Amino acid sequence: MARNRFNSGSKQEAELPKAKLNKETLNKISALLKYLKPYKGKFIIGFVFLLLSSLTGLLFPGLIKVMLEVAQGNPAEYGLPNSVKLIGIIAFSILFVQSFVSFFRIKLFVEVTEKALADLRRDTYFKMITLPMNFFSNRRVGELNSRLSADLSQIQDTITTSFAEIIRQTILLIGGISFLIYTSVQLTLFNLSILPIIIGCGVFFGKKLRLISRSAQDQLAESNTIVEETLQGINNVKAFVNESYEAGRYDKSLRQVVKIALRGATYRGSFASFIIFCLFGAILGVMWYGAYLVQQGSFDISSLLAYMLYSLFVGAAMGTFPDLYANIQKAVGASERVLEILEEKTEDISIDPEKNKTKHFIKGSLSFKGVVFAYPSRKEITVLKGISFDVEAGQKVAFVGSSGAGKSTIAGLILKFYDIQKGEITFDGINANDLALTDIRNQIAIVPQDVILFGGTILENIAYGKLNATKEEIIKAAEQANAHNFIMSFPEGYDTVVGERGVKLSGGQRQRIAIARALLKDPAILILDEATSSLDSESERLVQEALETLMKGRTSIIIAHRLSTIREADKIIVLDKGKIAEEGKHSELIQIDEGIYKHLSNLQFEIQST
Ligand SMILES: Nc1ncnc2c1ncn2[C@@H]1O[C@H](COP(=O)(O)OP(=O)(O)OP(=O)(O)O)[C@@H](O)[C@H]1O
Repeated sequence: MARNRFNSGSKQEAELPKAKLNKETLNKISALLKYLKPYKGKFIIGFVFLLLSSLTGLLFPGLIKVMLEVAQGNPAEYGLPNSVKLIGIIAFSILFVQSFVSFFRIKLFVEVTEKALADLRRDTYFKMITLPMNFFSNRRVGELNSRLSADLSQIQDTITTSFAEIIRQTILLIGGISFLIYTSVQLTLFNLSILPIIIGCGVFFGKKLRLISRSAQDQLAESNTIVEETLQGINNVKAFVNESYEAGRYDKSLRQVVKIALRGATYRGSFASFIIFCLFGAILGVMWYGAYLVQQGSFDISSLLAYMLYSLFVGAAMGTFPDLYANIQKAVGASERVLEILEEKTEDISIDPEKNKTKHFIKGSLSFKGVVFAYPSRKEITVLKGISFDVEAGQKVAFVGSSGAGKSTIAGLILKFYDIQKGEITFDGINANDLALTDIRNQIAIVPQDVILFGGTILENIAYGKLNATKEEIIKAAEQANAHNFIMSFPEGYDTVVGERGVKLSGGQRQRIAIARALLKDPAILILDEATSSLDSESERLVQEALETLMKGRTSIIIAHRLSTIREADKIIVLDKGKIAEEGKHSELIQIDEGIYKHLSNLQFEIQST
């Protein structure tokens, strides 16, 4: 009953759904057995130890029985010596062997599962990050994360603990019942007649308790969400002076938790008193009936004691089965979800970096020919409706248009994040589908709108653009990106830790790190997704300067939000609702009466001059 903790908040356990156990599901998950294969030898030894420790456990009641018989002056059975002292020594020796074997069994099982699970985790993770973008748009990050943590932990727990327990308890159950029958058929029949009542009540209470425990955990999870939301948006809470409102919201939710937990307590209390009554009642009943049989002369005291010990084994084994079964069901469910990921089709990226090296170098010319595209997650909405444009190698081409026009979508398609439905995208005249995915992505760098830095040092973050870069190369890239000075202003320089647990960099600083990263990658094609939030003028100048250095000599695709930065572009493409509305140089587009570009340009000019 230890699992029914009402306020434990162990949401993870409660959330894992159970799967039906049948031949089909078991067959399916047997695919995961290959992860145990490399450790087969150790697993088998562990398994033999497990059998040994369970079987030796069954010997004790029998040994105790013979020991008592010898003590009473009767001859020893089963070839044991006629000496209490010697039988005691044998019992202790067996106990020693059992403890010794149990130690190694646990050690071996943990080693095998830890290693197998690490392999499985590694494969699942690699599989996950090489899945196409579409997979991620349909799922939440939290959900994917829980596959790696909760689901795989459940599988691990089950293999190390539940699997071993099932084997152990089954041996104890079958062995125990056989010994019970062997010791006294009459008593066993008596015992079995009261068993169904206890089991029936146990199942009823167990179900009720589980339901209540689940709803208490759900409620607790809900109140935890309030805490999470409040802490995440703490500046909003403070700015609106809504502290007391939030505290009230949390308090209300907590009251609900307590209410449900109290309801559970009633069931728990009645269950406990029922179990105490039944358990001791059963022991008392057996003793009573056993004593009666002893009195009649058809049974002796030592056999009654052995009988009691075996029935405790059987009772304990029966009690553990529902939990073990539920655990196995959860593990099967978890395995199915993990397998789902392992069976997904991934992008053509290898885990071996050598195989990902560029095989075909491109100069940087790029064309879209009648490209039609809808996101796989929203097939009904065509985002790009027949887009055609050409970019020559080394040109600077800017895309402008209102929000949602499809600018970022074009950037994503250049990187081949998605497959297009119609038309063709070519690099140096070669269809993108005829180039290796790594050839395309290796030769394109993107400086995104919102630069996310990984937890690690600044040095590592810049090196993300070229993992084998030397420190000199990194510093040179940072200098060209106007980042060196601000990096050196930190006491730890390039070793300053950034990201969630480190120093927070300003938007402009993060962009310059991203520019340094891109410089290090030295791509043929560059995609700049201009930041929407404007930087202060000094920062803007530094970023702009760095961008100019970066763009020199490469094809640059600029997703522009501020038109002032793209006046010099070789071509400006104006997108409107997934189509190209205007195309030309700034000086040409500004001439078009009632043109979108002219309108946008005027708007921005007005905003700037107010
Ligand atoms: N992953 C996605 N799944 C489904 N639809 C998407 C996805 N990303 C974008 N869209 C939709 O595609 C359309 C074009 O979006 P896109 O991001 O390309 O526009 P944008 O011109 O870059 O806008 P902004 O200037 O605001 O960044 C929008 O209607 C958007 O809702």
